[in-house]
Amino acid sequence: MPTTTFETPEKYEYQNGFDSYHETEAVKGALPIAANSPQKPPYGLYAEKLSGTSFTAPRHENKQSWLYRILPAAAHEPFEPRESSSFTTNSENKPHDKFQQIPNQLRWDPFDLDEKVDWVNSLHLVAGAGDPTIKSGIGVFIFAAGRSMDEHEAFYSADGDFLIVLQHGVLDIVTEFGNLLVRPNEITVIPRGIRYRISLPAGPVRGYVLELYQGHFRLPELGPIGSNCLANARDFQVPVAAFEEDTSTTWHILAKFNGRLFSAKQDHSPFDVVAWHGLYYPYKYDLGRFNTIGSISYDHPDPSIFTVLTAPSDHGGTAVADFVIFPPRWLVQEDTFRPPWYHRNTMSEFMGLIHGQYDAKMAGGFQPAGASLHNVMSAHGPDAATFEKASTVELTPARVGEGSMAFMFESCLMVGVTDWGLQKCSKVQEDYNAESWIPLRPRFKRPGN
Ligand SMILES: O=C(O)Cc1cc(O)ccc1O
Ligand SMILES: [Fe+2]
Repeated sequence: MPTTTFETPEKYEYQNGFDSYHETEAVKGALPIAANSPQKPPYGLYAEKLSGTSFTAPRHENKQSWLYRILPAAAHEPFEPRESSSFTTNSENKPHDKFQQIPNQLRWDPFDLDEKVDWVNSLHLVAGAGDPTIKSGIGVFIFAAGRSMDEHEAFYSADGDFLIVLQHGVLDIVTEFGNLLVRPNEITVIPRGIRYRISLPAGPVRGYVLELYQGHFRLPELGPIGSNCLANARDFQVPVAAFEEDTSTTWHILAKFNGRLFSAKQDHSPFDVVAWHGLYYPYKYDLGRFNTIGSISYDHPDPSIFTVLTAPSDHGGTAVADFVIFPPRWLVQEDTFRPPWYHRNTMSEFMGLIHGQYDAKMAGGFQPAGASLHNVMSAHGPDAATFEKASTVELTPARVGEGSMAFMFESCLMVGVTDWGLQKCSKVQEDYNAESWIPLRPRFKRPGN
């Protein structure tokens, strides 16, 4: 059974489909017929193109949208630097904020809520690899905000696509493409460049962001699984066009540009897109709709069967980032150690917990709103208590992860941790190894002894 319980309140309307060509108009007749940039677009709107790939990208990767708006995005004053101590999204701007790559397993206690800041200032770079200036790599952020963005502010990132994993609260997101309401157990992707404003209708919010500096997320290949299962394309929801007519208020457009914050003024709302069509747009997905598959015979399969979205590298089958989830499911394998095996992975694994308890660890250590990082070749697996239980338990069909949702950002890149992630957040657990694996005892018995 899908575990989704969400209804869509009236203010929000979506069209369905992943990677579908969508077209939507908030005023009938606002989309030009056939032509993209007629001499006079309907109703005196300006035509504007937003490209998410190079124009010449192969057809199967090409992502562009046409926006029909009251004023073009270009109608603004110059951007000025506007950094503040609460905007910590750059690993390079301060010497002590450089990434540190370390082989230790890391685990963080739940990150604190922060009532004082809005979405933009809530973003803390905790780990990452690569560099947005060469469109290569990823950034992993923790966010915790308690205030809506100012009424006349909009934000975009020129650095990459934001995959937002909400852990607590509700995000009301007004975008150029329409409105999105996101609740815990839902994710949303806001691609590079798209402007949005986040308000918080239900108090403080907290969660995780994976920023993808290169390419875009796709659904994983299904191979022998066939044509359905995992995240089904029709369950991705895309806003329909919605706009406001405001050409008399001062707005601030905030840009994240190479991890730094800039601000520009304009005297009209950026949310003035009356109609749009194309393949480049924000979307959301309810993780409760994921169709989870697994072994019905023996052995623990690779977690790639739980991939919701993948961002491929140039090398087939190797992801710059996979977004993987561990939903409630049945385990039925016979003669099998059912939790994850002990392993060292050439990929790095950053994990978070939205709610509940992750079945590879005993309660307490890995908590909702906390995180862990098992970097390239850092050995890990079930803690000693989980091992003891799973290697002696009677193997009847068992439901795991009830009411729970853990996730992983798995990357082919070695990720570094920022000074905020290692020190300033004060959440690193000093006793992770001591609690988890050091208590493991040899069980080896020579035959005959
Ligand atoms: O380490 C983890 O907890 C994540 C994970 C889960 C799994 O089922 C198999 C491999 C793996 O890395
Ligand atoms: Fe792992």
